[in-house]
Amino acid sequence: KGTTREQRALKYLKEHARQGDPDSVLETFDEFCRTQEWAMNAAEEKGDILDEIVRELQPTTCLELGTYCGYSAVRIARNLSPSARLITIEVNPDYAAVAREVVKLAGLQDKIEVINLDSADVIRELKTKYDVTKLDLVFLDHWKYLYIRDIKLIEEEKLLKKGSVVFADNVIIPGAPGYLEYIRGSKNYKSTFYSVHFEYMDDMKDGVEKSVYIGDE
Ligand SMILES: O=c1[nH]cnc2c(O)cc(-c3ccc(F)cc3)c(Cl)c12
Ligand SMILES: [Mg+2]
Repeated sequence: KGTTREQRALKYLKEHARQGDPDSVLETFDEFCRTQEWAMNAAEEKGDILDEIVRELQPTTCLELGTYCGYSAVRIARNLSPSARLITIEVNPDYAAVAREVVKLAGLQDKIEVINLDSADVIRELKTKYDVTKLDLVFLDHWKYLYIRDIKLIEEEKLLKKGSVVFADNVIIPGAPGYLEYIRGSKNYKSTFYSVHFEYMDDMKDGVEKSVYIGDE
């Protein structure tokens, strides 16, 4: 076919979504994944929980690890206050390129910064190079073996404050070995598990974990 699934999804969005309308972009992406080709977006059920977290927390500075095509970046940013922003990190250059187009299509390029680098390298430079003081919301949605590495790095960099929320996708499928016991065993977090359907699969169960930072600043 010459094109990738992600490029076909972008083409569909450009042809069917309303430019500058994040809701339309998300609805159209969900429609594409249900009618044309499955893709690993956070999707409706996980997205609803993410919406709830953002609306309640009203975060100023958000970090997403694992942009993919930008579905959850758009989902987060559409609910952010005018001065709030989202930094989203995607190590795969093809995914990052598609995500930048999806963000533009949604009209959210002023709120979302897509960085095509390794998450650990960016986390180490958030304070010095990306002008970040503290992170109000972290969304872990990249690769299961990196959740624990990166949350420890975020703690080391003292990027969390009391009330910061760490939200993790896929804690059941594909699972995040080590992460759940780490975060649930830590006195610095209060964690809640949500049993949800795996994206676009009404007969498969996944899980997401919401952890509120209560530790030392
Ligand atoms: O790698 C992932 N990063 C972030 N989110 C992901 C997700 O939501 C789902 C999956 C996945 C699981 C099972 C399967 F059969 C195909 C894909 C992956 Cl592999 C990721
Ligand atoms: Mg995921």
